[in-house]
Amino acid sequence: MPVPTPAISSPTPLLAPHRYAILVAGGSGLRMGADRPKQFLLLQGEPVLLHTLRRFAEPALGIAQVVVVLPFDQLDYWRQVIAQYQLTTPHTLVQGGATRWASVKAGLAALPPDAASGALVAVHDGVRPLVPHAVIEATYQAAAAHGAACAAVPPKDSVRMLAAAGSAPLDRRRLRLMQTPQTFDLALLRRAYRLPELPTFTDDASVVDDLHPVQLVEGDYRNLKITTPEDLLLAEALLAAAG
Ligand SMILES: Nc1ccn([C@@H]2O[C@H](COP(=O)(O)OP(=O)(O)OP(=O)(O)O)[C@@H](O)[C@H]2O)c(=O)n1
Ligand SMILES: C[C@](O)(CO)[C@H](O)COP(=O)(O)O
Repeated sequence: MPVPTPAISSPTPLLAPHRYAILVAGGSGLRMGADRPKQFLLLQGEPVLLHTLRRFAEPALGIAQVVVVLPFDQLDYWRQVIAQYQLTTPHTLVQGGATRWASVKAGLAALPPDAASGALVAVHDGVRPLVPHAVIEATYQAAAAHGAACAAVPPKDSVRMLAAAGSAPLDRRRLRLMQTPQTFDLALLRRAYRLPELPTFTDDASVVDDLHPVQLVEGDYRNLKITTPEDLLLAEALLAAAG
């Protein structure tokens, strides 16, 4: 359910009307084991989620509305962050759910029900703060052409599948590691998220798979998901190197 946020909740009318984004940041960051959800940990002195939001606020992307999904008990904290960092980027604040799937569904409900035919929505993890502009743009363009387009990268390590007795190698040339943004025709994603949730839904592509083929777009190894403590160190180093 959208949460009233007077200063920041209105979409920017000047931007192109057919691109939307949902930044999911409704998780609690158990694997990080920090004193607060990892989307609020600091990178170069600013919360991870703020970095991510800035990437989507880039005017050249022409995104009409950005929805940020947060845990209910972090909404007030985010409002404090907005004040502290004098954030003026317009976004709609939404309360998340118990799973990523539920949080994306809540984000979708905050987008205009009467969005134009052909409207696109990018779903992005709030904890992937280093996503390059080119990757975001590429998923929007590929989704406009194919209906569904997700960023992915080839594995760098060898991969094995666990079996009853031991394990067996997989051909990594045929594997891809899924990143976000995962970008879709808005009507298609809405249809997919009306289906019941399954335990196999680890990302948005897996939710859409039964309805529509998903195009893979070249992701970027810098677009890491901050999950465990070493990811934060790596993100700091990458940001420092980028100047
Ligand atoms: N109920 C949830 C769970 C996850 N997410 C978001 O989905 C993204 C990917 O999830 P993950 O890395 O697993 O985040 P957490 O669930 O916070 O981490 P953990 O699994 O370690 O608890 C994150 O941006 C996270 O905030 C969400 O919006 N709502
Ligand atoms: C959506 C995702 O980031 C694609 O790699 C990933 O599936 C999220 O998984 P998590 O277990 O919720 O971190």
